[in-house]
Amino acid sequence: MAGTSGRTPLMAGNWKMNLDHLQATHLVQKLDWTLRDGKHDFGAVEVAVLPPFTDIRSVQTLIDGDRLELKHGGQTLSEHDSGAYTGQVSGAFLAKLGCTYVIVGHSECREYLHEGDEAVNAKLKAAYRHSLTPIFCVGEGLEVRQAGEQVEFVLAQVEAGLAGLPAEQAKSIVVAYEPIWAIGTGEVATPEDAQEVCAAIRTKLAELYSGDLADGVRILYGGSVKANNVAAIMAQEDVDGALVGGASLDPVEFASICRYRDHLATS
Ligand SMILES: O=C(CO)COP(=O)(O)O
Repeated sequence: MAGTSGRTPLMAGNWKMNLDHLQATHLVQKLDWTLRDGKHDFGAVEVAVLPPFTDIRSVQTLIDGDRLELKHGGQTLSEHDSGAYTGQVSGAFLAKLGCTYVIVGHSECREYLHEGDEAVNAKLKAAYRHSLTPIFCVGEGLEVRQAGEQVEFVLAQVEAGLAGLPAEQAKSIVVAYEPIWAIGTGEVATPEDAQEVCAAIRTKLAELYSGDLADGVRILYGGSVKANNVAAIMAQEDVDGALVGGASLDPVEFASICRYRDHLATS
């Protein structure tokens, strides 16, 4: 069971390109209020929001001003630190905005922005240069899954992404397994599907670094996670949280996902 492993579960809401900065403030307020109302233990299950860049300053101001226990972060970053890279955002700027996390290698960036494994690797290194914790996304498409090659495909992404990353950095990484066929489709992977790949990722980390390091790394599942399916996914040994898209835009639903232990207690 996640939670008996010593790894603190993380529920991270990837808002994607949704909500302007005013809507962001409302959502964060309502999310915080809902969690507090349920007496959420933020030390036991960490909660993070990952808004669009234009919202981050407002979210930071609210979190800092009201001393909320929510964490926040960005959805991507540049592999460069500064300079003539029109349209890109430096990890240094995210760090200045109090970001804890940054997503790296989301399948939507891999697909629409043509980010390959090399760029993902460079972005992971950039995140560490600015003391940001990457949420490193990997996952196979439908054809790979239908061919039964999901484990080898994902492990190749893991290995390429982590190339040259020292253990002192890799030990704090968060890996998110997001099968592309389950993103935004309502087609959630079965708990066993999630466990199979998450366990293989942990074994790969042990091989690349050490068993101790692999035991400490949090591995999230993402893809159509909702309040009504999260508990079964979180019951898997190697799943330490969720990267939530659509359902994180509804503060009551997302709060319920963060409080998945309540579902266990009542089911
Ligand atoms: O891509 C995702 C999170 O990064 C998953 O999105 P959905 O939860 O909307 O399927």
